[in-house]
Amino acid sequence: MASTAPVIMRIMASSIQTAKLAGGIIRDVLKQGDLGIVDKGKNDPQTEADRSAQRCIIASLTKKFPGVKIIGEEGGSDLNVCDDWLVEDLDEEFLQKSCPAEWRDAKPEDFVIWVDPLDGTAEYTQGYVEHVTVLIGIAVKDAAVGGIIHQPFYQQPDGELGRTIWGLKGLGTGGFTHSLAPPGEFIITTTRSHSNALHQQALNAFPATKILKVGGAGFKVLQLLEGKAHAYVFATPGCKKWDTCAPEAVLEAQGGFLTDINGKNYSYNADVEHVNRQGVLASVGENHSELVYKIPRKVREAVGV
Ligand SMILES: Nc1ncnc2c1ncn2[C@@H]1O[C@H](COP(=O)(O)O)[C@@H](O)[C@H]1OP(=O)(O)O
Ligand SMILES: [Mg+2]
Ligand SMILES: [Mg+2]
Ligand SMILES: [Mg+2]
Repeated sequence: MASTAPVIMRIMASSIQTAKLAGGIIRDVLKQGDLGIVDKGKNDPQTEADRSAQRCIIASLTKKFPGVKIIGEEGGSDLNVCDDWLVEDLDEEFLQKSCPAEWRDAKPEDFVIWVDPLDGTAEYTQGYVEHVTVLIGIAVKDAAVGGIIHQPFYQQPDGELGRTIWGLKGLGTGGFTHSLAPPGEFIITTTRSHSNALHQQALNAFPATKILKVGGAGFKVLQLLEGKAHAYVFATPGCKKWDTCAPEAVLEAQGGFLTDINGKNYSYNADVEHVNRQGVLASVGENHSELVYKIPRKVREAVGV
């Protein structure tokens, strides 16, 4: 099965296992205590967990899929890793599923894998570990098609740490229970560490009954999927393609939308600009275009249409 399944199914099944191992590395770095924080820019920390998790993910996926382009947040990594960090196995349960017809013939050169080894780094360094996710996004040509969102610090009912959510357009999602957000309310989830005046202007334009401020693009999209919020608003540049590729694919596989603040999906081919200049707007589905028109024109003009 493993060797005959379509490439996209093998990439997804391998990414599920790889994200779990990366999650273990992230927990280990925290346990050992020295985070090795480096500032990449304003409000843009990197830790030993970001660096090590990226090495594990990119080394494992490069070895398994040598013809596939992989782009990671932390730049060029040393792929010479110990055997313990090389993930060989595929998630067998996922591999049993049938591949949607539209992706069956996609070839290695059609893919770009966008890796955010640790989303929510600021929150990780501040102890908000439940906001942290590992994101592996799978694009085919321009589109975000598949995604893995792994939560290293999610506590399972049996006490075990870690949960892995996946989504593939045309197939569906797994690893969590989908819920609808409460009707009659309008709950927005948004940044807690990258706000500015422009973003605040957009937030003020929504009739929100509650605003949740949490870290990470992955965690905010999980809040939409689990019915904790109706919309995710981030009306300024700051997020990059590795922040949104996996969340977009998972959310859209569940019937939602993740676009820029003009309602347009980003492109995820290997040549795109990494920054998502036009911000992020995500919702569970029914009224996405109405949300787009709530954002003031001057905010839209400031980020560029
Ligand atoms: N100004 C910024 N500089 C660097 N990364 C940003 C910025 N804004 C957002 N991000 C990335 O997008 C994620 C979601 O943003 P926020 O938590 O503010 O809503 C952040 O966790 C961070 O990813 P990462 O933690 O992987 O560096
Ligand atoms: Mg970062
Ligand atoms: Mg990120
Ligand atoms: Mg990151």
